Amino acid sequence: MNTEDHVIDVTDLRRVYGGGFEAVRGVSFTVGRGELFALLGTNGAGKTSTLEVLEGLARPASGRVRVLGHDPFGERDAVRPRIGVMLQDGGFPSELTVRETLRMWAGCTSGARPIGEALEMVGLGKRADVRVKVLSGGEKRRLDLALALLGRPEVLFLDEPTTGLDAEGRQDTWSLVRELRAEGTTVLLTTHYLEEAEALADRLAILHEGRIASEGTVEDVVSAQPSRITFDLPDGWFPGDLPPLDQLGVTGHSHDGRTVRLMTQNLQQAATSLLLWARDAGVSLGSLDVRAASLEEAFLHIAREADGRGDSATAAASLDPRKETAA
Ligand SMILES: Nc1ncnc2c1ncn2[C@@H]1O[C@H](COP(=O)(O)OP(=O)(O)OP(=O)(O)O)[C@@H](O)[C@H]1O
Repeated sequence: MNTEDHVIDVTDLRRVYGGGFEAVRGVSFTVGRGELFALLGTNGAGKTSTLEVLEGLARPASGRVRVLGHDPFGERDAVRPRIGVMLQDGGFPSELTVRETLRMWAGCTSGARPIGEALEMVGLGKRADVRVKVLSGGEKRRLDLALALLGRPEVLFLDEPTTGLDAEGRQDTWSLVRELRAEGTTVLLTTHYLEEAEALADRLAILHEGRIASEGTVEDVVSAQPSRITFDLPDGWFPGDLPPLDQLGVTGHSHDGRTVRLMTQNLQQAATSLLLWARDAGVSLGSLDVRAASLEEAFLHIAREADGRGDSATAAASLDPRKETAA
């Protein structure tokens, strides 16, 4: 992709709060025009801190940030009219109605959509004359989204857009975000819902303690994780009776008694080799579970590694014959 196509360009971003706490510690990524990029991460990983810099709400401690080719903080006037921002908490005057809130916002927005159109887009058409203070949590998120969409933004920043929405509301928001992206809107969203990133993101980054721990398409991030096969050996059989692990295409293993856990980058080969061996040896594998790596596993792996609770599977080697304790 050409660098001019990078609608968002972040290089070695650092953000430090008063007291010296470094919440963002050298983050770099780019987002192309019309792309949807998701920032994932554990609580406190630095997602909102990063987003706020891109939205022009905070100045980076160091690093370079460009949105639509401009510094969002230093050149706010050039960037702000072209972006839409949905914060985690919009904080609107609660006495105004939904329509009045949008009208107030439209007054500060050039080229705003008709208010009715924005309300219909987010499914609040029937709630236009209700005061903001009586909206449900999910309806408030929809109002936040309507406000972010009002100015027909080229770039949309969505901070946890579906938190508090019911299943239907979440699906509605996903459909809307997909439509906007199909029309060419660039979207950067943060989310705690891994299925949201899987459903929507062209690319994603998993942040942990202010750093990007993994980045790429869902496939890229997942394929860095091994798949897993677990099973119980029958009485009289021990992990050491299995064929050599490299013959099975296995890259790591652990076992607890007769429960064996194999890790592999080639699930088809490993599963086929294991099942052929079991058939030929007349062994019945109990509770057999063959599981491809998932985004959830990649996410948990990153969080656990960083907490020093990494996977205990050891590198491929032969399993110690007759040994019944965990490897
Ligand atoms: N104003 C602030 N002053 C000091 N520290 C802050 C401030 N805002 C955030 N932090 C800290 O910075 C770190 C990153 O916070 P941030 O809100 O960016 O994380 P996040 O990934 O968005 O988390 P969450 O998923 O919980 O929303 C946290 O440790 C948080 O406590």
